[in-house]
Amino acid sequence: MAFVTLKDVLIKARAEHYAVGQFNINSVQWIEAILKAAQLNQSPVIVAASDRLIDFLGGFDWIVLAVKETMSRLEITVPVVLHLDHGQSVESCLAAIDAGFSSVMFDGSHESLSDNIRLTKIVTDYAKKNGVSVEAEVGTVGGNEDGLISGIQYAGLADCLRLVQETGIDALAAALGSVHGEYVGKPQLGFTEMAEIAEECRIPLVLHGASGIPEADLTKAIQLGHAKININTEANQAWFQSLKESLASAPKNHEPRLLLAPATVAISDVVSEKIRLFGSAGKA
Ligand SMILES: O=C(CO)COP(=O)(O)O
Ligand SMILES: O=CCC(=O)O
Ligand SMILES: [Zn+2]
Repeated sequence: MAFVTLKDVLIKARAEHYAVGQFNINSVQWIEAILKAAQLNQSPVIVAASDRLIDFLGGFDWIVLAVKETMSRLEITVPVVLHLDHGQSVESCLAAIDAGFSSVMFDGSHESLSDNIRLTKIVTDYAKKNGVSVEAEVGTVGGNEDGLISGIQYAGLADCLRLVQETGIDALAAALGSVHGEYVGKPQLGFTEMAEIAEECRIPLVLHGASGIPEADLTKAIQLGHAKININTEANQAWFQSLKESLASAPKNHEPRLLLAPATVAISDVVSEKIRLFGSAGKA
């Protein structure tokens, strides 16, 4: 089955007030875990590869092949978007499109607004010719480095409007206080700005750094126009916990499959839980 685009799944999600989960892959294990959970819950799903991990994951062509092959082997029938997460350059986005990704994010959040717009537009022009969707970011999602949260920059409405109107993107990541990785303290999401940006920009919003955000805040973000929610850290934590338990319970076992198979189930369980929380179960 072919991949679908963000547009194919997010317009309906936004209209019906649910969100489609983006789940990042960190090895081939994640592909199977995510697809199984989506199929089990009859949910559309966004399988994402972060640009910074492309080489580690085996390269663009290999990722496309691996996801397609896994979909076919597991007889996956739900809609699947294959998305480049945090594309760091125009070149990476074009390479992902050429390899067969159905969606890309150009992350120009560290550029000036005018450069962000200019570079995003190069990506959207190329993507549109190839039937691929594009996400872009305004403001900066924070990061947790050695227990210190830094780098949060809230998106402003005027900048969001310009990026949307001047580039024709399909989804907007407006950074509003979320953080990649673990939170220190309670997340401070800017709900007032969120409501305004969603209303004025009229395209589906994307919430990055959703691991660790309380359920009530996620539900509110969905009600206010978030149709795509990104999860990575919580799935990795579940994988890590399972691996530690496997190592502790059989310290002499050195067979990777025996150590890692339970971790695949742990990832799947997190994905299922998020799918149900986001309201996309049964929406395939
Ligand atoms: O935003 C993300 C991927 O782009 C995921 O963020 P978390 O790792 O905080 O879940
Ligand atoms: O978590 C998402 C982003 C990344 O892994 O680079
Ligand atoms: Zn992100």
